[in-house]
Amino acid sequence: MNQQYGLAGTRRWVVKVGSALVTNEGRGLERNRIRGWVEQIVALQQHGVQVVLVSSGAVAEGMQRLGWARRPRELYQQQVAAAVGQMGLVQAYESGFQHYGRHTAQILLTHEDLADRQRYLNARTALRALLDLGVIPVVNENDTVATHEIRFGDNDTLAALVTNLLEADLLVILTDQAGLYEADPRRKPDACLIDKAKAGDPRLLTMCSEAAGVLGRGGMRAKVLAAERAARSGAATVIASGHEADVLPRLYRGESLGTLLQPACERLVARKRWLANQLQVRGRLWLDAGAVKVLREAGRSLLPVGVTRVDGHFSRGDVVLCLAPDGREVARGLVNYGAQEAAIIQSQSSRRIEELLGYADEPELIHRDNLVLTGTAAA
Ligand SMILES: Nc1ncnc2c1ncn2[C@@H]1O[C@H](COP(=O)(O)OP(=O)(O)O)[C@@H](O)[C@H]1O
Ligand SMILES: N[C@@H](CCC(=O)OP(=O)(O)O)C(=O)O
Repeated sequence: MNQQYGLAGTRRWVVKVGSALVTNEGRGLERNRIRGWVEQIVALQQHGVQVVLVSSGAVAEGMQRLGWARRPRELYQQQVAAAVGQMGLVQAYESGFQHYGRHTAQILLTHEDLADRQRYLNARTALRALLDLGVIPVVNENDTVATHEIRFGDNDTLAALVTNLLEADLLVILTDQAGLYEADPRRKPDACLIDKAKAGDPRLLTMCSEAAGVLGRGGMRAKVLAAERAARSGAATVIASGHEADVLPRLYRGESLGTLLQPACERLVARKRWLANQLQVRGRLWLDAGAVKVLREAGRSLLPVGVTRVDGHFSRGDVVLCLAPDGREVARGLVNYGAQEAAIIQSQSSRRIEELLGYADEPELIHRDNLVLTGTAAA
C-alpha cells in the first residue's frame, strides 16, 4: 500500500461533501452514498479520529422537494429552498448514524458567528464538547439568515474556517472529480491529476476554471483557496472523489487518493504562527523567573506552579499573555483553565489540581504545543 500521505497519526478531520454528490446532481438525496460516508466516518471514529461533517445540499434538496427545476436567482428563494432541504439533509445523516448508535448534532453557522470573538469561542467550545462525546456535528451555512454580503457562499470556505476553528489536522473535500487536475476535466478530459502540492502555491489557482457544477457554488477554485486557508492553522487538505469506495478509511490508512495540499511549513510551525495572530488576548498570566527561563530556554509547557498572578476574564481555550516579573511579554498561548480556576491553582503543583478544583483537565496551564514565544524578556 502507498504510505505517501501518512495520515494515520491524525486525530481530527473535517470532511466536506458537495451538493452534486449529496443530491445526485439534484435528483434528490443520494441515500446510498450518504450511508456509505456514514459508515466510513464511523470507521474513522473507531481509529480514534474525531470527525466534523460539513455537508452541502440543502438548497439542492429543497429545490427537489419544491419541484423547482433550476437554482433560483433570488436570495429569498434560495433561503426557502435551504430551509426545506436542510430538514431532509439532517434526517438522512441522523438516521444513517443512528444505525451505528451514534448521535449527530446540527450546527448552522453564519459569517458573523465566526467573526465575532464570543460567538467564535462558543462555537469552538460546543463543537469540541460534541466531539469529545463522540457526536458527529453536521455543519452547514445558516442560509436562511445569511445576506448576500455576509454569505460564505460556498461550503469549501466554511469547511476551511471550521478546520481553523477546531485546529483540525486534515480537511477532506469530497467532490465529483477525482481531485485537482491541471485543467478542468470537464473542458480538457485528458488533463492530469495533481497528486501532491503545497497549499497556497499560486499556480494551483490558474488550473481552475471559474465554473462550478450546476449545483455547486464554489468550483475547484474555492477548494484550492480553502486548502490555503486550512494550511494557516497547520492543516493539510485532500481533495478527492466522493464516489471512490471507502475513500476516508483508505486515506487514513495512507493511500494516496486525490490531491494532497500540504501547508508550506511544518504543521506545528504553521499552527503556532496562526496562534500568534490570534490577537484578541483575554487575560494575563504573570510568571516567576524560573517559569520564564524554562519556557524560553527549554521550550517547556507552562505549569501552574510557575504562575504568580492571574489577570482578566478568560475561559478555557482563550488566548492569554504570559508576562515576566518585570511585565514584559514572554509568550502567548491557549490556556487550559478559565481565569477563576487558574487563580486557584496558581503557584501550586499540578498534582494538587484535582484536590483544588475537584477535577483535573490537564497538568499544564498552557501546553507547549499551544504556546508561542513572543517577547524578548530575559529571565
Ligand atoms: N482544475 C480542475 N480540476 C478539477 N475540477 C475542476 C478544475 N477546474 C474546475 N473544476 C470543476 O469544479 C467542479 C467541482 O466544483 P463544485 O461543482 O463546486 O463541486 P462541489 O459541489 O463538490 O463543491 C468540478 O466538477 C469541475 O468541473
Ligand atoms: N449551504 C448551501 C451550500 C451550497 C454549496 O456550497 O455547495 P457546494 O459548492 O456544492 O459545496 C447548501 O446546503 O445548499
